[in-house]
Amino acid sequence: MSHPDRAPQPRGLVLRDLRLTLSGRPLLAPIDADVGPGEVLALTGPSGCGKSSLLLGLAGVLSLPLRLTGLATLGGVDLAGLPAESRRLGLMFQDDLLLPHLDVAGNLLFGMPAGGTRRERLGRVDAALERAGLGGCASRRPEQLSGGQRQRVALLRALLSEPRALLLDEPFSRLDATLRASFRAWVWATLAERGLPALLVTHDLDDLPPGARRIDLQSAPEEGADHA
Ligand SMILES: Nc1ncnc2c1ncn2[C@@H]1O[C@H](COP(=O)(O)OP(=O)(O)OP(=O)(O)O)[C@@H](O)[C@H]1O
Repeated sequence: MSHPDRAPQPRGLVLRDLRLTLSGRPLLAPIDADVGPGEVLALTGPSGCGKSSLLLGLAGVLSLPLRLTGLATLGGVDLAGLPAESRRLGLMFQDDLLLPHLDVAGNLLFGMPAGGTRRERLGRVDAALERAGLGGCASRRPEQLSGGQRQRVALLRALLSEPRALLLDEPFSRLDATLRASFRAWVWATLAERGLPALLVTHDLDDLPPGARRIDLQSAPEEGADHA
């Protein structure tokens, strides 16, 4: 039954008063942001300020003494109310976390939701590998890949998992200049086409898609600094 007078749920990622603490001490100034479908919000800031921890907190896998508080909703649903495995976030961290005992195709199939025949699923894996310049790598083990190849496999795994948003931590850092430009253009086009919001941690402003907004994360002010 439809409710025409009910306000539509926001489809993107909404962050309100997010605060990151280390042993109770604030690391970052509070964060408020809206990331609409297909939009990329870049997060920049000095090394150690808390960029990766912020993404881990949103993914639900941050551990003490770090802690993330505040409100984060995706499609109107409070992420804090969902266990990590139900958040449907495509994650890609600096450590690619590929499973060493599975070949590349196995790593990609592992993250894909059930459905379709194995042949159809393998067809999607092959098409994605081809598009990422990794045709012919399907049966290689992660240890037989270069750093840049592993990075692309990890990003493909995130995309093939049919996420509702992507959290990307330095996703292009190991790619050479030529490959980097073409691969990231494909990634941004794919996100726009699928209407997926994304948070991108990067040190390189060239990684941002055209028109992307950026938050330069600021360290939290020292306690009592505003009373000086
Ligand atoms: N398990 C932990 N225990 C204690 N402190 C930690 C732990 N993990 C990270 N930290 C600290 O938390 C802070 C934030 O780390 P984080 O990795 O999120 O920073 P970052 O901005 O992503 O850094 P970089 O740009 O260098 O990757 C750092 O000061 C780091 O030393």
